[in-house]
Amino acid sequence: MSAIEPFGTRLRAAMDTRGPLCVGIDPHASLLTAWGLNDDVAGLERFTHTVVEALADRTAVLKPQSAFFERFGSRGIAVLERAVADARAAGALVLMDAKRGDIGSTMGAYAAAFLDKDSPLFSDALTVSPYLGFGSLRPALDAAHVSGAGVFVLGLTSNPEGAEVQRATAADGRVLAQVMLDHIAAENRGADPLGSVGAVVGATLGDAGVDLAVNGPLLAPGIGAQGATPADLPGVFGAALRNVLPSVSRGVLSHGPDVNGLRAAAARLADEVRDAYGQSGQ
Ligand SMILES: O=C(O)c1cc(=O)[nH]c(=O)n1[C@@H]1O[C@H](COP(=O)(O)O)[C@@H](O)[C@H]1O
Repeated sequence: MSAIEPFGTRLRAAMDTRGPLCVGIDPHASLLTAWGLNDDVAGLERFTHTVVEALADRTAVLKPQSAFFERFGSRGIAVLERAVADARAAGALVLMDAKRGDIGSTMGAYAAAFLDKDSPLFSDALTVSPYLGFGSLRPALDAAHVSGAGVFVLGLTSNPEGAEVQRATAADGRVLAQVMLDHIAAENRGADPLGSVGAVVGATLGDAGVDLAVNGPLLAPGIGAQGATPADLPGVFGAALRNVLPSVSRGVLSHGPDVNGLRAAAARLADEVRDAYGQSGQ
């Protein structure tokens, strides 16, 4: 057993030293074209390598979106494996955005793919969907605990369609997203300085309208291309702001292929996040 620190501890340190920002690696076909690359494996590889080179030594978290690699089959996955290894070697935490969710026995296989230290795709954390029931995530939660990794559980997603499921009333009268947040809080109870089970709560929501005191990180996608800005974060997250990890993909990636353009875009956003947090007194 290595003495790797829990994900929550490592994330707190990374957010405090590098600033609270997660940049997504989402190689859309349109971005490859805009960067003057072909929409093929060579283009994918160059794009991904450039983002990692530009940001992995200074950004707290990089979040590759698995779908954009899977679309190229095994060669795309090979690019993803390399990106995970290179980004981690440069000091970034890697959050694999694969949004896995299935019955528990299959969840165990997803955990083996992404949360087992011996897997080629081992990542510092993984996004998962709890909407087959929070308990179905147990194998992933257990695997993450063993390997010092994290799990980010979808709560209230940034897309407008999410509300019909996530804000529905559960059998006991709570909003369904609140049920999931309460489960997350139970997983993180007693963790210090931060639990390793995060929640995903969109920055686009206006006022989340749920109790976000989960003692874990709150991934906030939706900044940039989906219309939210760092200035929206205090309104959405209120007292939980200190644990928020704002996430941006196209809003940074559209500033490539120049490495300095990517760095400047990420730095600007990090400054805006700090300003927003500062103004709210957190
Ligand atoms: O888990 C996520 O990261 C996620 C959750 C969510 O509620 N909304 C959301 O947009 N995402 C992901 O965050 C990224 C957003 O990309 P941009 O809209 O380009 O910043 C995509 O990879 C989405 O899959």
